[in-house]
Amino acid sequence: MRIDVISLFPDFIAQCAAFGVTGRAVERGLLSLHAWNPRDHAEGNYRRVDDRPFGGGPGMVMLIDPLRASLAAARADDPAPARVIYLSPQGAPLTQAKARELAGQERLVLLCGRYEGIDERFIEAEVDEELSIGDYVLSGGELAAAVVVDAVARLQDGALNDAESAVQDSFEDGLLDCPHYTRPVEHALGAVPAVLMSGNHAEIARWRRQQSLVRTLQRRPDLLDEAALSKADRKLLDAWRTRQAG
Ligand SMILES: Cc1cccc(C(=O)NCC2(NC(=O)c3cccc4nocc34)CCCC2)c1
Repeated sequence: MRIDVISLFPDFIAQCAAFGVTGRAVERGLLSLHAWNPRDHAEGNYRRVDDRPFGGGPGMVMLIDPLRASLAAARADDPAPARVIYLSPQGAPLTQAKARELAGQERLVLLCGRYEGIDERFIEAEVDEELSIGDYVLSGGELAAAVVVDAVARLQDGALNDAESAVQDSFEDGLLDCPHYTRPVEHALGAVPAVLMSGNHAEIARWRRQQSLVRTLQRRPDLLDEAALSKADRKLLDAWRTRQAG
């Protein structure tokens, strides 16, 4: 998979992708990352990449032409078709389902805004979809691009070892993760739940699933509505509710 990132801070993304699972995916050739800086494609001796907004108001808007030239350079570098994604607060929420969809693409171009955003005409002409990582104010789209890179990198075949894929699997059915414990068994902060020390793997699996279900019910009931629960799952939730009511 190839990802081109168009950003005024290309090192930012390169650094984010240089560590851990993402860095290893690049090393293994599962993912290639290319950064394009609109400033390198800006005309004139001031190499402007932004300008004042028509209609007045504060802030600046990213100019069309440096963005257009950056996208053209990316396409000239590799003719493979690409999905052009603008990371934007106006975008559709990034979900695991969307990450899985993107991970299956041959190539993505991730466009990062700065200032107040980019000229709407570029979005209408060149952007296939807008994606948001959440409803809060950021200084730029680069952190959002780094989130997309991480989420799709770990979904590439061969990117994860068994331990790492455990985390991936835990969310695959759309539930929150169960609590985790490690040494020591006894600690000033408390003991490890006895079931985890029992060696009864069926019971441990039940307990972990029940914990995921209950935590999802308590903290993110919206996820629970979306999750495909089995009959066994509903029994685990009912058993917990009964114990709570008792
Ligand atoms: C709720 C809200 C309303 C209005 C503006 C902003 C805001 O933060 N505007 C600033 C910019 N924000 C983002 O790029 C950005 C922000 C958040 C999530 C994102 N997911 O992808 C890109 C994202 C847009 C141009 C430069 C940075 C946020």
